[in-house]
Amino acid sequence: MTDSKEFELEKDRLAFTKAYMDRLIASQETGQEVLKKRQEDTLENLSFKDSSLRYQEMLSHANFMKMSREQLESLKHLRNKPYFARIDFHRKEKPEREIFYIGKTSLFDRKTQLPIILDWRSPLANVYYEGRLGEVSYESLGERYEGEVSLKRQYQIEKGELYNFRDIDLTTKDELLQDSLSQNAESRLTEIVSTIQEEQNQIIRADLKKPIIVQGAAGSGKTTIALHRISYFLYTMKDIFRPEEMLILAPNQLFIQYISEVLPELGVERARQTTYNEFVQEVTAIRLPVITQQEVLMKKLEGKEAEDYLSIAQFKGSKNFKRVLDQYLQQLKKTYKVQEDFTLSGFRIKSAKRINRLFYEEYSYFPYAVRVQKIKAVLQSELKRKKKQILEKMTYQYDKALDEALYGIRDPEKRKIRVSFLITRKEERLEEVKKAARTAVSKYMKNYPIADLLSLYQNLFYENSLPSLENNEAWSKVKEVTRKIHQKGQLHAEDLAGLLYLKTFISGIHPDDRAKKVVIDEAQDYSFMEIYSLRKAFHTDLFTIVGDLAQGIYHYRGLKSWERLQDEIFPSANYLTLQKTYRTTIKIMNLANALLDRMTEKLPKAEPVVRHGDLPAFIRKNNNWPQTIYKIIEELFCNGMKSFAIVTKSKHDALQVAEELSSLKLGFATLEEEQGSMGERMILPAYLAKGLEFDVVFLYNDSHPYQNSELDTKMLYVAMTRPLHRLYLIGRQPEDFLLGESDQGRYYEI
Ligand SMILES: Nc1ncnc2c1ncn2[C@@H]1O[C@H](COP(=O)(O)OP(=O)(O)OP(=O)(O)O)[C@@H](O)[C@H]1O
Repeated sequence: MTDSKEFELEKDRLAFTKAYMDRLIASQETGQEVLKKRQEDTLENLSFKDSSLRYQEMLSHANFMKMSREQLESLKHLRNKPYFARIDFHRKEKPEREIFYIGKTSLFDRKTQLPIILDWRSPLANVYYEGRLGEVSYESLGERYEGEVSLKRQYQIEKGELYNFRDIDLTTKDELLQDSLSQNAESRLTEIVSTIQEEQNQIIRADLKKPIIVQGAAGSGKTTIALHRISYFLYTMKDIFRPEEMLILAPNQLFIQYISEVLPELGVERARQTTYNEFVQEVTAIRLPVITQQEVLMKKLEGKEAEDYLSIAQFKGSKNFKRVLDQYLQQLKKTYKVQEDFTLSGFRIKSAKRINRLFYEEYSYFPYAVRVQKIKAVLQSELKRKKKQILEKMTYQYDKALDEALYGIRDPEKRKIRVSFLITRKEERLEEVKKAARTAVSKYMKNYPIADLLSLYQNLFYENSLPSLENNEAWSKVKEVTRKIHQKGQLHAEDLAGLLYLKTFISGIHPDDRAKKVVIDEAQDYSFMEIYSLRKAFHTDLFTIVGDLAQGIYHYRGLKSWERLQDEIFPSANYLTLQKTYRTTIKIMNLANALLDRMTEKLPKAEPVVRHGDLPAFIRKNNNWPQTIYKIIEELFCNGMKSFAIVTKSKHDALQVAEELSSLKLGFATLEEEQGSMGERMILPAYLAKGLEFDVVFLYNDSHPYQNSELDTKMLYVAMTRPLHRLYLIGRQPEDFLLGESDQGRYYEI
């Protein structure tokens, strides 16, 4: 029970913080007169006195610094919930304990510089997340500080009012977490700064200078944590990195929309959020229609002919393709070798040998086209310098010849002819050199190939002379199928990694597109080549890669183990795992966990945070099923459930269920790939539901039962792990959802 005296003190503290914020806001918005008046009023109405924070002094201190509009907006927003926790900390070398309130951003007394609110990302706030009361230590600016935490307190503050607080010790369950998990899903992801768990905190704060790979169970907070890590990263490295230099790669537009509001909530605006395909299309400016991996997946799921696409996707996503591209680049590089010297009117300015040395040795760190540009600049400057020398030399030679004619030829007629000839010739030759100089460099540069990325890439599939690929059947097949796609004016999704890779070596990435830190969500669905091409394009190791191998539905191209990524792309990466899951209930997770046993990866079972909920229910697909779910939805809606999704395996089933439900007017709409926004009642195939969550999920299956295959098991696992509260399975028989004897008791039939 909350002690009432303590509660009053906490209320006073909140009132004080708000009053301070109000004054800060007012000082920005109004003149000094208004400020003075407000200050007198505030002082009259408040009784809280805290000498350690020099409360009086703070309020009477009128000389506030100017804030930016953004800071002001964030301050106003913060006023609703200035902080969410407090720690009482006694640092060893200090005489007494200090109280720190922790919030989303810090607020300092502008005169004393003492913290009124401590930012959750600050080094000291780490102590709050690290779980223990008692002896602790933390690091700040390379120094380690030790001390004792005697109190950790969490607050429930809504719209600027304190409702409750709880002290946490080793035995109390994290009630704030429980509260937050029992809430219903909006159609957006939210920030979780007040309930970040210890294992999550370790990921957020893991060495920022190293890449990090996270394997996390469904619903373990991977997406959320990756975004919090960006916020922490920018806070800690604010002097070095700007948000614009962050690149966040997500699976589709819908997902981007879903996460779009978290970053501003975390104080990160303007980070670039896109899909891999979009990104490569923008960077390369190649906008041909792309046969996406989702289309190929759907073909496969619906039993249509997709084998060609699958096998070539596997090749083009693999390290083998990198080898092909490397060999091809070696060949291309040879075409940059020049044979001719660079001359001006017969005078050699720079030999071909020296020019080639620039290209192949001195500038070898630059992309080919950049090397060519640099050579151009060198030739231009050398030309300028040497042209002057050439003109001087010529002038000297003609003048000398003139002197000789004037003083050496006795016959006046002959002398006149010779002098007149030399004068004209001199003029002509000088003019000739000047004229040639104007075009010499551009003419010479024609010796270099013009790098048209798309043609170069497409030509690769006509290539017969790559040494290690002669008689390689797989490569012959890749060439044949790819040529057909290209001839139709299309690209295959797997071409994009190759294009990005070639572009990196040929022309390089434009500085505006060069990310300094990359976050990849749902990374298990990326091919080796996709991640490798990004790593090469950006020359940075600062990658945060999160995923779940159990959800790898693009198994034919995606990553099969994180070790490979670590061994071959990011040798210095930290590898961490998240095992606890926060999204769904124990009963739903029990059913989903059973699927993990069927997978080859043998991943550990996800451990749900204690929230029991109802058993998942099977609804037999008979004539009455629409009415059954109608009743369920009505009832759950009355009980406060907001978001409902019907998740199918195939697109075909999605259209079918939409049709079957249309007369009931339940408000369900099907969702398309490109769609950037979602409603509260959606019908969507499982691959699109990836990463998303809903209060209530109905898995619907009719024409394509889930088979006991790697792909189907993973697809079903993705689908089953989407609900927060309730799961229903609608189908002809439980076996269509891979439910067997051993699953008895994990679900019931309605
Ligand atoms: N510490 C936490 N406190 C409160 N809620 C949390 C916490 N961690 C995660 N959650 C919630 O759990 C849900 C799942 O999080 P998130 O979507 O980030 O998980 P994920 O690992 O990316 O899931 P998936 O792989 O299934 O897409 C979200 O609603 C998120 O807000």
